[in-house]
Amino acid sequence: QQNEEGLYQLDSDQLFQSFKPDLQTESSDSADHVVVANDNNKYAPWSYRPICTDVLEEIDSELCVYTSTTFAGGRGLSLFTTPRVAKQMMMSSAWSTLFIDDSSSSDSTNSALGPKVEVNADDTAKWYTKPVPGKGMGMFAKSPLDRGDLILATTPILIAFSENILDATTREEYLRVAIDQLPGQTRDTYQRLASLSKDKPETRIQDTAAANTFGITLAGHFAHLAVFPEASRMNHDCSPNAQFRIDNETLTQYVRAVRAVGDDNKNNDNDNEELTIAYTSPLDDWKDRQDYLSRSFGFRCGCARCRRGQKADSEALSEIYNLQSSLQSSLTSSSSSSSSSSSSKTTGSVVAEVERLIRLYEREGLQGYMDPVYCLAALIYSSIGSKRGVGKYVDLAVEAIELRLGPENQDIPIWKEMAKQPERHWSWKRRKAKQ
Ligand SMILES: C[S@@+](CC[C@H](N)C(=O)[O-])C[C@H]1O[C@@H](n2cnc3c(N)ncnc32)[C@H](O)[C@@H]1O
Repeated sequence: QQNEEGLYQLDSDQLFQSFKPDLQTESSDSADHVVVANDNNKYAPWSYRPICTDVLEEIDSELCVYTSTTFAGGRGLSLFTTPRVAKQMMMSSAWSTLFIDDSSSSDSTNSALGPKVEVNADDTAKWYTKPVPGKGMGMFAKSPLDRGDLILATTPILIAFSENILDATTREEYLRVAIDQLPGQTRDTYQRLASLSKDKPETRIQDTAAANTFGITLAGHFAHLAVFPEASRMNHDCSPNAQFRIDNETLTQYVRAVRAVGDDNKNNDNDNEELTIAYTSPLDDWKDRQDYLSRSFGFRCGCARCRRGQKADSEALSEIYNLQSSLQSSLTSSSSSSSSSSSSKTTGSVVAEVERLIRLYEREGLQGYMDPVYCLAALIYSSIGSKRGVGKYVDLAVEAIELRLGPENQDIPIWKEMAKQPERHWSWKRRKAKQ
């Protein structure tokens, strides 16, 4: 999870981990420049000569602008990063598929989320944007959606090293080159995005990045900002009906519905509900959410959870946290230690607690964050020796992990194995003594 100002918080630390790069320090050695000579373009795969800052002491490297106008079928991509990171990105086999074959991605193969999807497809048949009172533009679905339905699968158009080293004027100069070098339509798309400050043309490009950026980690540990312009039109809600994740291999961002999205009966204009994502963890405390959103994105959240006020929101979250910790300790405390209050709970009461926890998540609109709860439920049912309960909740957990973290998540086979042979799991019948 990143906690950078102005970033959607997201967990993609594993980005490009397959390189196992040694990047403790950055070298400004010109051999690191991504300049591959060929007859047609001596900077290939980049479309222009990289333009670089001086070496920045803090990162022991320069930062350079790299643009490919052919990336992802001509959508284009500009990077503002170190030569080392650019080189590693260029050498990635997964990365190169987006230069060569942009038509599909590995998402969803053999997963509950359906067949392969087309990246950067013209998805305007599925959604549209329109002004939302008090929020600028927002995104709406053209027809009702079910949980797991794909809304967007897109590549970024700008990736920039997350730094606080350059002064705003210098940063703006480089980012302006990065945007100017993009293909015309992509550049126009960027320029139409919302900006954090409306009347400051001198910092417009970076203020636009700040309002629309998703945080990603490149080359193992370098925080970068990425702009995915379609998802940028989605406003925040603390009970979001959609969720994004970024595929570490292909840099593709997927946005899917996390619950049924239907007709919004509040309006008489035949619109479906507005599609929303969370810019910060919806499980954070009310005040932390409000502070983060106003500091980083310049708005006060007026979603249903926030509107009911700090006290009611904290009470709901406290009940969630208390149930979670009570259930967790009922798993870890030995069933034979009768002095432990949690182990003295009856089987019926732990089942009631876990079912209550699931209902609370649903009531709070946290359907995108169910995976840890379903995993806990699988363990609780295992602890009372219920094969049926384990099977039901492992299935739900796997689907929820795929939705939030992706079908390649390494925990999935472990949970599937547990469902196959629950008797061999450490949690099996841990509580059986207490009926
Ligand atoms: C990524 S953009 C979202 C789309 C934006 N509304 C637009 O017009 O393009 C982020 C900006 O949208 C606005 N915004 C997003 N969610 C909001 C919300 N729940 N309430 C009010 N404004 C919101 C804020 O101005 C924020 O800086």
